[in-house]
Amino acid sequence: MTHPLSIGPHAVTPPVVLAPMAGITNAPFRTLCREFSGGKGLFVSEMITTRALVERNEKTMQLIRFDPSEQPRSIQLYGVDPATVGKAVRMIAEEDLADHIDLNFGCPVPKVTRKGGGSALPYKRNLLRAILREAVSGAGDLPVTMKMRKGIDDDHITYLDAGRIAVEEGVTAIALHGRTAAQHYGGTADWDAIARLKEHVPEIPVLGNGDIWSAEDALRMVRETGCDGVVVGRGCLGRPWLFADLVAAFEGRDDFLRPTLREVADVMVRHATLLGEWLGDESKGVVDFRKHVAWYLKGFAVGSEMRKRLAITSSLQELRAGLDELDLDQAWPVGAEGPRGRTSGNNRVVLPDGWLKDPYDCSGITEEAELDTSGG
Ligand SMILES: Cc1cc2nc3c(=O)[nH]c(=O)nc-3n(C[C@H](O)[C@H](O)[C@H](O)COP(=O)(O)O)c2cc1C
Repeated sequence: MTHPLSIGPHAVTPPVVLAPMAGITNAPFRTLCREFSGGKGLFVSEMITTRALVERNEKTMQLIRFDPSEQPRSIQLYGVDPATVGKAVRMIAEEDLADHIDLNFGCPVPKVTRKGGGSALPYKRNLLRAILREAVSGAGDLPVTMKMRKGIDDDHITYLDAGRIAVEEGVTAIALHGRTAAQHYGGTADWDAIARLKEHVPEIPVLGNGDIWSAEDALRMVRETGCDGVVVGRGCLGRPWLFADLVAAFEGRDDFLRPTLREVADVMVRHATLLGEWLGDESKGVVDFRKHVAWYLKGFAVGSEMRKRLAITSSLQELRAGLDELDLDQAWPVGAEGPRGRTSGNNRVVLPDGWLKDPYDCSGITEEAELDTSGG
């Protein structure tokens, strides 16, 4: 049975979701993706540390600012201490800071898992349950979803247990990235795991995540796994218009966008402009935009000197002038869809001492894990 996806009163139709990505899915990028989707879909913030939120850290308060056009407003939280997660969720509900809360149990970066957080956490079943319970009860009417990986590594697979716990604790939907933490972004995502989770928790929507690079991939994932929706991350890097294609595909159209370099350049300038407006400083916006340059230019015939120059611009005028020197009539480089960003392979997951001995013993988890996070 498939479920319609809704976030509180907001139906997410078609069920396409922008994956939370630290340093990427801020309000400007979400706005850009949303413009291409015609307002359809769900666009999740980058992860917000619950400790920093309850302390009203200035940068964190900036990160949770939404554009007025964003409906529903989705915040992803990351926390390891049930009480702090509860406090953060109550703060969001009471102060009307968002319409939806997603909980991150997928982060594989060592500085997070070393403290027992992120993708290490579901291994501790009782801790997971306690966090979900605090979040769901603190959220009141706000829907709480969770996002996780398959487990720590092939010998410590947790997603089916975690999925059952999530249902028992009243989580609204689950997104599964079909990789273990040890895989980071290497290899291919295991879509069979998504199908298995869907069978295991028929009560709530399951969203599939991992290796969707095109609208066709999204439809294929739904067909092959029976999932209720898709979560798309790296496929959108430097390609926010993928959201137009995803909506088209789910609506039965195939008028996919194949922008010329001229059109891509216009999107780049718009992205940098939005970042500047959001940061309140044009130059800061252009500097923050630098990380996106290579993603946007992937596959186009642009020399390495020019790529380097475009990646160090400091003003919109400089960015525009550099782009105008390119051969802007180039057609979309078919095949440029594909991995962007990190693709590291198998890794040892760094865990607190003795973490794997007992899945029910939660001693050793420390709130410090919340203090120092980035990346997913
Ligand atoms: C740069 C980057 C930052 C990420 N940050 C987060 C994050 O803050 N929270 C999270 O749950 N996942 C994060 N992820 C993981 C993605 O949400 C997603 O699960 C992963 O990229 C797999 O999906 P994909 O194959 O569509 O990229 C991040 C991924 C990347 C590449």
